Amino acid sequence: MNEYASLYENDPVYQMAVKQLRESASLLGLSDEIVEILRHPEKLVQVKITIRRDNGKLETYLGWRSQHNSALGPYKGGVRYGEDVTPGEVVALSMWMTWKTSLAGIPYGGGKGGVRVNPKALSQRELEELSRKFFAGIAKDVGPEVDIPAPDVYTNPQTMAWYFDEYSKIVGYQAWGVVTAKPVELGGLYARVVSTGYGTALTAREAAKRWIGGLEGKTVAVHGFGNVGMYAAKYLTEWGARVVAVSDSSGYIYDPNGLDIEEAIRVKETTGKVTNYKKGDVKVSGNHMELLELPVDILVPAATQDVITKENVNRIKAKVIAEGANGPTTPEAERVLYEKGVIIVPDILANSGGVTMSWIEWSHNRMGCWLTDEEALSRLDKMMSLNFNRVYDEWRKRFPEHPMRTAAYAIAVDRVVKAMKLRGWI
Ligand SMILES: NC(=O)C1=CN([C@@H]2O[C@H](COP(=O)(O)OP(=O)(O)OC[C@H]3O[C@@H](n4cnc5c(N)ncnc54)[C@H](OP(=O)(O)O)[C@@H]3O)[C@@H](O)[C@H]2O)C=CC1
Ligand SMILES: O=C(O)CCC(=O)C(=O)O
Repeated sequence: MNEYASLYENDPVYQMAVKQLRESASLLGLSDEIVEILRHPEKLVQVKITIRRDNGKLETYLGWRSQHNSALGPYKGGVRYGEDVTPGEVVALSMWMTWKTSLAGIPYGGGKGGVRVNPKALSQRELEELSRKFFAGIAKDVGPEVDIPAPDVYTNPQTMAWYFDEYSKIVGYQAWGVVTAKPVELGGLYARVVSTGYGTALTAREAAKRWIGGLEGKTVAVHGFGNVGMYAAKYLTEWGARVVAVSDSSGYIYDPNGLDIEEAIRVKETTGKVTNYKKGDVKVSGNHMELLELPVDILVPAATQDVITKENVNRIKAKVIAEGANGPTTPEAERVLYEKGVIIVPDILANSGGVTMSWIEWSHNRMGCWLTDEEALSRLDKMMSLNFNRVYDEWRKRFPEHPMRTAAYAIAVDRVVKAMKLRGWI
């Protein structure tokens, strides 16, 4: 195990995931032996991807698919592209997927993929070649009943269309269920596009009701303005909050009177940078990290992991944090925020709208289409509202001395361990 684990176990993001697991295991009374099993993925696949660049040169990239746990069903989770992606990060994200699908009560295990590449440096043709070759590389290890990838950072429905097509060619049939968040024309649901941000907004709304007297008129800052951040900002605005700041990798925009979110989306989609927004009394800064420290009621980290840390935690002013991103808050920072009375809706709950809608899409594909987008979103709304209440009540009843994440982990880890026992794995 040691030699294999050396690929990921020194990675700080992986170590953070293990720390969260250990903390919940000790409260649940799980033995070290079980933690040792749970902290490793069942399988980690590494693939070499060589593509021909538009300039005629060959270039090679590395990609990974981590299959963390399948006790509750086929592995499920996105694939991210990024120049800093590491196997440790991918394994950590796959472990978080195991807890997320378990908590959501959907019949999946946890998986995640990543390719170490700067997608912004590739042309569309190069991206297609990279995506098809990555998927061909992992094709033997995925499948509609085995492992079902989806988008994550810097991948999208077009990437899923390439994956779906490549896999269908390899297996010789139309494998609709091999990926989710496909374009609508290829069996996807529009509701999947908005679902993660919708779910994050929903949990922020529910937390605001219990913690700060509701959403109406409350100020919000959203870190990251991609798939998750954009729709979280849109729904929070529709539901009565005032989104005053949003960011992307180019920096952030801030208007204490409130941003025009439709205009911010238009600017991001047409120019690629939200910092090109010009309306009202807007302040523009090139440092997106400063957004986290603005005087707002609600903060939605929706970019990447490890952004709320012991370095900046004492400058965070929000009273409600809904984690749209995976792993944005380190355990040390979370403890400080808890002591200050901040409620953090943990990632495995706050951003579970995406994978829950993926399950709806996957079932929809297998049954030959049965839901409208409205029905799908209303189903998601019911599932997430119930889940939020269950975690919140469990937290207040059993773990008031700990952050809310503890209650989410208690439910999620317990269900996985029970399934492993029932299957006779442990
Ligand atoms: N998509 C989904 O369904 C789900 C996503 N998540 C999580 O949500 C987060 C965002 O994912 P998603 O919206 O899909 O990704 P996108 O690629 O759509 O958007 C990411 C956003 O974050 C910004 N960003 C990326 N990297 C950094 C960085 N290192 N520092 C600051 N900003 C950065 C991007 O800026 P720019 O646009 O300028 O590049 C962009 O605005 C991730 O943590 C992901 O794992 C969780 C559940 C489901
Ligand atoms: O919809 C999916 O399967 C992917 C979701 C995902 O990657 C995540 O929740 O982090």
